[in-house]
Amino acid sequence: MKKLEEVIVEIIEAGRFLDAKGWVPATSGNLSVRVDIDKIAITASGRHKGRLKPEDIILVDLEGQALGDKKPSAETLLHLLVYRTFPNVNAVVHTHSPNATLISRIAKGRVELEDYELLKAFPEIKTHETRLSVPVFENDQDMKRLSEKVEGYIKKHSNVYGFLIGSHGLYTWGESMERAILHAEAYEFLFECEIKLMSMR
Ligand SMILES: CSCCC(=O)C(=O)COP(=O)(O)O
Ligand SMILES: [Zn+2]
Repeated sequence: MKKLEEVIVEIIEAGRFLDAKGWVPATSGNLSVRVDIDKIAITASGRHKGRLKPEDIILVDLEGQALGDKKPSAETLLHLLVYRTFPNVNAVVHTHSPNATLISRIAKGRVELEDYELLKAFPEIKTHETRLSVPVFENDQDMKRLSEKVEGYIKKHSNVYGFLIGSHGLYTWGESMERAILHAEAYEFLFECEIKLMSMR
């Protein structure tokens, strides 16, 4: 596992990258990294993700209790379900990009990504002859209820590398922050292609 100081730099740099792409407007989005077996470093609630400072990254346990008096992301439970489900995942990112938000409003329950070469950006996908489902969950301000719904889904399905929340945004993850960001980029490209395809039909 990495040192906390390294993790803090990684999260700050990832926040800047997502902001530069326009994927975390206003104070939206959140990022986290697994620090050790029972601790996650996550962005504090309400911070601008392109202008994070070291004190904006806080530690929580696997139940979401902050180890300190700062308030972790309001969506911490959505990160924790991913770490609980996938022991090899070490970073989670949540974006509010226009493409993710828009496709989550158009899609009926899920987005089906099929036949794209770029699907090979995701682990274990070796050919474009693949169909990758991205589930879309109805937005909910009750994070416990929403996280239980998402956890139920991803425990029952294989090849889940991300999910959408309706009119809200994308969650994706990876074995490192680099991989999580790469998955966010891949979903962005694929969502944009799908939105453009739909508008041509
Ligand atoms: C202004 S965006 C509304 C909250 C949200 O959806 C989000 O991603 C940011 O919440 P956080 O508590 O992590 O700042
Ligand atoms: Zn959000």
